[in-house]
Amino acid sequence: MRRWSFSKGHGTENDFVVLLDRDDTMGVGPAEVRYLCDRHAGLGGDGLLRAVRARHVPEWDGDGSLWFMDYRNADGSVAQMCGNGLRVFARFLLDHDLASGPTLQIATRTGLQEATVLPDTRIRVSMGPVRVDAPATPVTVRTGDGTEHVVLPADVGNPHGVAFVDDLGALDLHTAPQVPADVFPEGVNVEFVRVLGPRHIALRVHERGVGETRSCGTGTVAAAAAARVHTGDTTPLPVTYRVEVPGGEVEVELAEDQAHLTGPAVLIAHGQVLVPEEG
Ligand SMILES: N[C@@H](CCC[C@H](N)C(=O)O)C(=O)O
Repeated sequence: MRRWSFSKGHGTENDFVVLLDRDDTMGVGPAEVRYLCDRHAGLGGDGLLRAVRARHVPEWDGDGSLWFMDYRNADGSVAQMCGNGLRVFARFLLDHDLASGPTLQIATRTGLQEATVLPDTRIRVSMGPVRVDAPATPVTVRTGDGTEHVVLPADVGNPHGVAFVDDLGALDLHTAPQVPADVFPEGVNVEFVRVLGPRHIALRVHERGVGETRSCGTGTVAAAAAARVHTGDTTPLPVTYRVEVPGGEVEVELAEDQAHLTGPAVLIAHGQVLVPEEG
């Protein structure tokens, strides 16, 4: 057995196991991620955040002394970005004196992002650009009860499909929504959004590689951008959306070239975990 130090944290109840693997020596593969994120046999988490010096990440070509956020879904798959994870990652770096605030730079698979600590439990992070497509032919997904929903494809570095519904409570998200593979060849995160008022929305989400989660940061950004298109909101950018999720509430700022996400980020435990040797 290997004995690893870990932290556990969450942002609006999207929860993560966090590991410090400074020099990329731990050997954190898909099996280790699945083990640690398992809610019965492991620590439990929607995903895992590994803090590694960027110089050890072949796809990173910027400043190697930065911390790289290596995000994995609970099923062991790699995703390009995680908005709630980015805030929790920033909190982890600060609490462990691995970086100093109030503003810090973090290397990610979607490039360099910035996190700013606010006086309460919240952290504001840059999320890069968000793109919403209005396809010529409607894209539909089918939920567990067989209901079909038209989605707007959106890209926040990772893929999203955003559907607008009247009743969030009626959705069956026990199984992954069936999606057209030609539109989403790498799978997709699907957000179901109810418009509550001007620039005020609520959502439920089914995450690729995880299942239904209590929140998804990139999903809130995708949903806000899609809601702007869906409602025909012509208010000039920048605009701010209030987004309610099952695990709390976040704020999404949309600007021409960059979105920002603000919400809580807390660490709830530090400890040691025994991890079986591979094989
Ligand atoms: N929970 C995350 C998104 C995590 C990645 C996603 N499941 C994917 O596979 O793209 C967030 O807060 O953004």
